[in-house]
Amino acid sequence: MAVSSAPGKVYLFGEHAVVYGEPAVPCAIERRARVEATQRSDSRVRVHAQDLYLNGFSVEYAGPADDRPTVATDQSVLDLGMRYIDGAIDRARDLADQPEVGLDVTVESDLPLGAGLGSSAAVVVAGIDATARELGLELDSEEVANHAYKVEHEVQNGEASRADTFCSATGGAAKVEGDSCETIDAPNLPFVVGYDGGTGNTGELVAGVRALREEYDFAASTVESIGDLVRRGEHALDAGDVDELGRLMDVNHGLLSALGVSARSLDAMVWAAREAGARGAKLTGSGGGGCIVALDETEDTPTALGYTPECERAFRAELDTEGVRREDG
Ligand SMILES: Nc1ncnc2c1ncn2[C@@H]1O[C@H](COP(=O)(O)OP(=O)(O)OP(=O)(O)O)[C@@H](O)[C@H]1O
Ligand SMILES: C[C@@](O)(CCO)CC(=O)[O-]
Ligand SMILES: [Mg+2]
Repeated sequence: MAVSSAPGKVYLFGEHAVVYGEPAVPCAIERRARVEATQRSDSRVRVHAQDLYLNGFSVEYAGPADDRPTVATDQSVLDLGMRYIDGAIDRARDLADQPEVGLDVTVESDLPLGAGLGSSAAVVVAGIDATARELGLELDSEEVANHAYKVEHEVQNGEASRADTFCSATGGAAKVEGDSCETIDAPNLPFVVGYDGGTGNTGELVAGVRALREEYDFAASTVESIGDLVRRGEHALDAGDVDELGRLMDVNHGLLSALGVSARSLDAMVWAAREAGARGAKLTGSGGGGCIVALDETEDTPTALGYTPECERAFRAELDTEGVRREDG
């Protein structure tokens, strides 16, 4: 049996624009997904993912005395839930040159699904590492990052950057620009996360930005402006200027809104944080619903978010300097 874990992330700056080669700064946070992989004696693969739920299914009874109903669901619902962990298992089996080997795989996670905290990347990174190790293959974190990126890229129909997977595999704060990924120094920033209880679909949101960018020059310039803002943000990070980081986060949220990826609930949480005195606040990840991230060292923002009807949960998120981690023996 092999068990690996990998962290989720928040974006200080740069999501969406990073897909078009602009720089971004994702930061790993101390919330993880864990994957356990155990080789089987037959060639079946069994995945147990207790955080996944079925959005609609039908049950058929053969007759009144029948206590064993057949449960069916739309295959696309199942595919949607399973595709990242499936992709990770397949890739690790191929890398270990055992494409037909059977496995029992269990996934569990502290990260809300589809909410901008990089749950997909954390599951894929931990899934590749655990499965590969179970099959006798040790990969370093950069190799895991690279293979995990390929899985996300494939699942998201070619619409993915290296940011989430690199950050999850290596930990800490990262600067990602096209194929170039590096870990950068960052102070321990006072991240506060607000979660609306909802989700956004990364693939669809990225496709929406692509369509807008192709149709309107202003959208293409907005993507470039996000890149300019991130370059300013890197200087503020170097200087440890938290006020400037906050101001730039506010602008970044506005630019993401212009690209159509915010939501009423995300805007409400962003404004609640700002009015509580946060240095800055923005949506994080692909948007559409899910999480915002704010900077506040006081308890004012978590408290204000706690009273905001659109916010289901608010919590602090510490920077996690560790990436993918072995959890067995
Ligand atoms: N605990 C889990 N078990 C199995 N699969 C998971 C789990 N958590 C996430 N996933 C997979 O990741 C998908 C969500 O990925 P998606 O990229 O849409 O959101 P995210 O990664 O949470 O947010 P973002 O990419 O915006 O940061 C789920 O539909 C599921 O396929
Ligand atoms: C929206 C996006 O930039 C971040 C999702 O967490 C997509 C990606 O980089 O793959
Ligand atoms: Mg994702």
